[in-house]
Amino acid sequence: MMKVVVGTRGSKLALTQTNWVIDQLKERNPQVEFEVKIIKTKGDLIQHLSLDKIGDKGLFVKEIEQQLLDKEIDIAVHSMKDMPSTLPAGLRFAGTPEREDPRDVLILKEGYKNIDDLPRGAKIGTGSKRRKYQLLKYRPDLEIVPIRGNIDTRIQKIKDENLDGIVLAAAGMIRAGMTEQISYYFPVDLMVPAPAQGALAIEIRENDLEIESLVNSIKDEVTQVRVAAERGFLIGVNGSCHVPMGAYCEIVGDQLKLTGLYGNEEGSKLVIKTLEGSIESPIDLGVELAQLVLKEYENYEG
Ligand SMILES: NCc1[nH]cc(CCC(=O)O)c1CC(=O)O
Repeated sequence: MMKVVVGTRGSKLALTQTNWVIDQLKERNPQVEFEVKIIKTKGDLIQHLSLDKIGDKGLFVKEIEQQLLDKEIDIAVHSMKDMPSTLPAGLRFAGTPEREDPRDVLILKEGYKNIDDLPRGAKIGTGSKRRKYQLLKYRPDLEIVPIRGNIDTRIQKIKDENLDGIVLAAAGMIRAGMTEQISYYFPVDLMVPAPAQGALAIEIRENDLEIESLVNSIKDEVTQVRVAAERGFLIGVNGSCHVPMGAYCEIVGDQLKLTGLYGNEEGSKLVIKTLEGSIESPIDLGVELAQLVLKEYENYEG
């Protein structure tokens, strides 16, 4: 019998996501046995530093990828939105399973219901420039307070730092069984999500055909295409996590409709553009939209 070792970070969200993937795989491959291996990453050890100081997204995945290369694990499960645009030599993504809700949400202090009933100057916690500058575009009066940490830590900060609310991804809350704590779902045109938000990344060894076909048994074609377009935009703008950046793709009829957001660190420039294109070439559409957005960014006059 085949035995597959699945590597993951140890956070509650990472474990929930990994167990979800294993359940999906088991359903279609009942003969396969799975084992979970928890791996501590540099990113986990320096949670107290702000993301701006850490910079590199790769800090959360490097140790896990090394274990894949060393054959200590066979599959790594990550949030796709945390993955850098290129993978180390020898590794690749297998098929992407069905995406969870891609939207951003507000978790609000007792008594508030949505973005519009927050009082003037309300304090909202987020460490993401994408979230910060889109919030301020809609509600310039809000005070944005930088926070980070895992989901539970951030929710605790509403009380500890006397915030009126925080912004999180719907997907993490839903997967962690905390849906009822969500106060408000941002429409995607008010808050363009991060590229691939709500989607999982299943990373494998490039030449591991057996594992590839196992994982592809849970691949979702629609998610695959949408995520490819959104990550095409990420590759095209070549942005760091110091600048606001987002991308969201929908399928409309037989076309892709991709929206991209890109701005500067200070938030004084924020470009949002939408482009439609063929479902056959999602990455090209992402790269093409990135070129258009960057051109507008260069000529930006506020
Ligand atoms: N950056 C941390 C992170 N990475 C993935 C998720 C949630 C799941 C997802 O977005 O797919 C979160 C938390 C958040 O942004 O609220």
